[in-house]
Amino acid sequence: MNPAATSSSLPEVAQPVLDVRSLSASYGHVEALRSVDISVGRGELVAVLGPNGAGKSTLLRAIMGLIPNHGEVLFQGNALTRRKPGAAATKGVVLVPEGRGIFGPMTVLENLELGAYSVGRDKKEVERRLTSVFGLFPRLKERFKQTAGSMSGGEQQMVAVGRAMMADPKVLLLDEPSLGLAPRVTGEILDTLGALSQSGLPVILVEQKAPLALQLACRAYLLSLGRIVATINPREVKSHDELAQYYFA
Ligand SMILES: Nc1ncnc2c1ncn2[C@@H]1O[C@H](COP(=O)(O)OP(=O)(O)OP(=O)(O)O)[C@@H](O)[C@H]1O
Repeated sequence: MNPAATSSSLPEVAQPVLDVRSLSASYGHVEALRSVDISVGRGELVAVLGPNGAGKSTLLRAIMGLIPNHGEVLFQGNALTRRKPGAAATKGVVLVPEGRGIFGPMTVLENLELGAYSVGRDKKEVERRLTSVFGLFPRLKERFKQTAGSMSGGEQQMVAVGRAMMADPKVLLLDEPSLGLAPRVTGEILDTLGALSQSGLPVILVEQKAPLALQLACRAYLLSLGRIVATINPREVKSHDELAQYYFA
């Protein structure tokens, strides 16, 4: 880690809801994540930035316990036991994966309902959550009978975020939600994420489009070769060139 690369005046960090400590993960001999520390608190949106292959997706997968890992992930101060798949999800840590992971042949409504599987047969609660998701993304209400696979890329991303919100997340993780999307729809989705974090939901946003993420984030972590090489106060980044120095440090 380059100590000079940490912003001098980072805003006060909120009490962490999710606190990741010394998290490491490997694929065979490839050390993809090396002792990473990040945290997110109530009402915070933090960005994880970095070039291709930096380890951003690996970080999210390791937090979710989807790949073998070492280190600690604390949820509201308590270690998630043994970091097994499902441990984070059970606590309400929900991942919107890269590529969205929606079910194309199923309708928008069916995809959304899948997100609320833990609610069981409580139809009223499912309805309440649906109303809330339709409030976030009115387009999904208009198209609820349409198969998800026939929606545009941006609409499919709305389905993916909407399905995550149906789980009533306590922490939301997103892996490159803007991938392949036009700027207008990207803006719409990122604005929604900003509003969700302002309403209290802690959000960790992995994003290649650094300038967009920095507009929303209260803090940005820069990953390179599996390590955090800088923790940045987005208000202090004056130009994209300035950010590039971290990418190539
Ligand atoms: N299943 C895998 N098997 C072996 N190596 C992998 C696997 N997945 C990722 N890697 C390697 O781990 C490193 C980190 O990959 P990761 O996908 O986490 O990066 P990333 O920052 O998300 O990249 P991108 O922005 O391109 O999605 C890379 O060197 C990658 O080649």
